[in-house]
Amino acid sequence: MNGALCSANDFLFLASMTLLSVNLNKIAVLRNSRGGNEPDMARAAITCIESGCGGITVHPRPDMRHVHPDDVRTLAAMLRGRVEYNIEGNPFAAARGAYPGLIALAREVRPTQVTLVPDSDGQITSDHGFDLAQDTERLRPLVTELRELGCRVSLFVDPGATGFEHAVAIGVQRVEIYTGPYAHAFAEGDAKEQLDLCVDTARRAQQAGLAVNAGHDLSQANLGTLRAAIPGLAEVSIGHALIGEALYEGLATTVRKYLQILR
Ligand SMILES: CC(=O)[C@@H](O)[C@H](O)COP(=O)(O)O
Ligand SMILES: NCC(=O)COP(=O)(O)O
Repeated sequence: MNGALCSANDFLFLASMTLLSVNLNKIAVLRNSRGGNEPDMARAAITCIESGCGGITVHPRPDMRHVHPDDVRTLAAMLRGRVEYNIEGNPFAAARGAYPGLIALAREVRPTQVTLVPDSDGQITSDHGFDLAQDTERLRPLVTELRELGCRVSLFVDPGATGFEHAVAIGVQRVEIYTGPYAHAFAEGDAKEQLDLCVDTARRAQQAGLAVNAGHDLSQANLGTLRAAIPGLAEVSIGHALIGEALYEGLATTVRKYLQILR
């Protein structure tokens, strides 16, 4: 250990399964709509962990409409040594008010994994990944620093992305495939093309030496098909659908249902 919450090696025993990281952004959205502390992010995180999830994800943004920097810090202290902590966001977004910027937060809390996402300010949600050929040089110093902090570094990429060798060359260890288009096609009843694209992207990333995560709009309906199609899928981060489904069946039951799909 070099001060990070947990090193990648701490989780090697999980290498053969797909880790579920629950994204708590939507808990924060509900809380922020009234102020105060309900629903409580920490209680939600504990419920997810006690239900067996392998990680917690947050995606702070400069406008702080989702998790706040203090949530990021509180969760870090809670999760240390228990489950993976994945912080997502745009490393180039400027600090604003109480938001110190993604890299500054990573310096403070040293999460297990930082997933870099090229969101623009004010974007409702993430909808595209990095252009690896074009973006990697400016990412290089950030990746170097995050690795020195002991964080695993993952890049959010589009299905169909190319140039994984550029990511490997700057020290990136994983990519997260943006599954929004797959989820949309699945809901329309014709996911084959988008699924094949995700599978092909995962295979090429793995051949280049990267581990593969996936996320965005995954749900109990569409997760099993994706998981079965991508051998060695390392991790899925799921928030919007999972928190929505939890309204009907409760958070603990819902997390367990996702874990059954990933078994
Ligand atoms: C990178 C990614 O796909 C997720 O972080 C997604 O942006 C969910 O975050 P929100 O719940 O804040 O939309
Ligand atoms: N990286 C994807 C994520 O954390 C959750 O995305 P969503 O399930 O809220 O769409």
